[in-house]
Amino acid sequence: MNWDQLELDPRILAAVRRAKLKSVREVLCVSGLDLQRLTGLSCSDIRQLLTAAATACRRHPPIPALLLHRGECCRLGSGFRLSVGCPLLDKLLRGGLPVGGITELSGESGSGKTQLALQLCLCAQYPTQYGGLNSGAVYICTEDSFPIRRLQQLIREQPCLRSDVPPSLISSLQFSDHIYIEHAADLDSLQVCLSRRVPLLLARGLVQLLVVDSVAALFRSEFQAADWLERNKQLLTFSSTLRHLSQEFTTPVLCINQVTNVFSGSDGSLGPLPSNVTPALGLAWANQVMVRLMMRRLQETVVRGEQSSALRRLEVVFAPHLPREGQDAAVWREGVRGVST
Ligand SMILES: Nc1ncnc2c1ncn2[C@@H]1O[C@H](COP(=O)(O)OP(=O)(O)OP(=O)(O)O)[C@@H](O)[C@H]1O
Repeated sequence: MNWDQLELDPRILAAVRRAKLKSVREVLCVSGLDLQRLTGLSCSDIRQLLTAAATACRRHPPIPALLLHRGECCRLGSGFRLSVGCPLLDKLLRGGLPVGGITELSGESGSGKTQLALQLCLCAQYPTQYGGLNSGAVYICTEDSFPIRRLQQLIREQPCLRSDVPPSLISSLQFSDHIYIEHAADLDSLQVCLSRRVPLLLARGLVQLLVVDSVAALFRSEFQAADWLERNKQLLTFSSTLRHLSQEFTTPVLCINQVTNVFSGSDGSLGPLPSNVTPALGLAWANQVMVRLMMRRLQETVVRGEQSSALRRLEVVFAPHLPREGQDAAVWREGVRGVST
């Protein structure tokens, strides 16, 4: 990319040339103050320069983050969100999972993370007017085997979960043909999968949702506590690959994460409190996540006809476009559904 491609005042371009900055990208690697010193330009000139350089370096139009706040993009079928397949949970998420960023779903074992991830793999296959993405999903298992029987049950029960979709449309979708299952037992195979197979599936339009179940497993098993620096480096490589894929293909990325106990006393002597848990992998990972959701399993039980389920609560921990709210939910034969209280 050369300087003439930047839509800038010739005076600014001349100053940049005089400063002998080698490339447009280099502009983005220098602080605003240094740019001012090197070019002798004013603060507002530097702002224009940085905006033009950032726009030129962006290969795809940005996800209209501000639009996420507006009504038109919060509707199902807007193409900016992937519906979870349940009106109450979609309401919590203002339409569903955003495309173009990493959504983390953390929670204790048995809280229902995998159930929700499987449900999303089916939701992705619906046309956009039903909150889907009209495409398949790739599901990377790092720890457990893929729950194929449960997926088959969820497929059979789709007419019950998706009463908003015409039954003829549901029966025309070959759900299981559009879920690509990958197994990555170590970090090397995960990186190969993310750098070779997943981009191919995305580029061919075969999938539009990426699920990693789970991120913590590999990073916990491959590194000792003393290797934290190396672990953080690997985490950043992994997360930047995910973010790149998400932005390049405008695809939602769902990462399932485990939780660790938070100790109540400063010396940890009191031991963990039952509900005091925090997502695993610490700040290095948290900084890469756009939306953090937490699924909690509560003490109560909900009964529906002959079925009963432990009550869950899906909570928004942080998200640029969502308030910190939660929604009670339960796992039924047909999937995860909000429970109105
Ligand atoms: N067919 C089903 N009908 C009703 N509920 C089910 C069904 N299958 C699973 N569940 C519920 O989902 C729970 C398991 O959820 P899930 O596998 O998503 O947990 P998880 O949060 O992914 O846990 P882990 O971190 O151990 O993988 C079960 O304990 C059960 O309550």
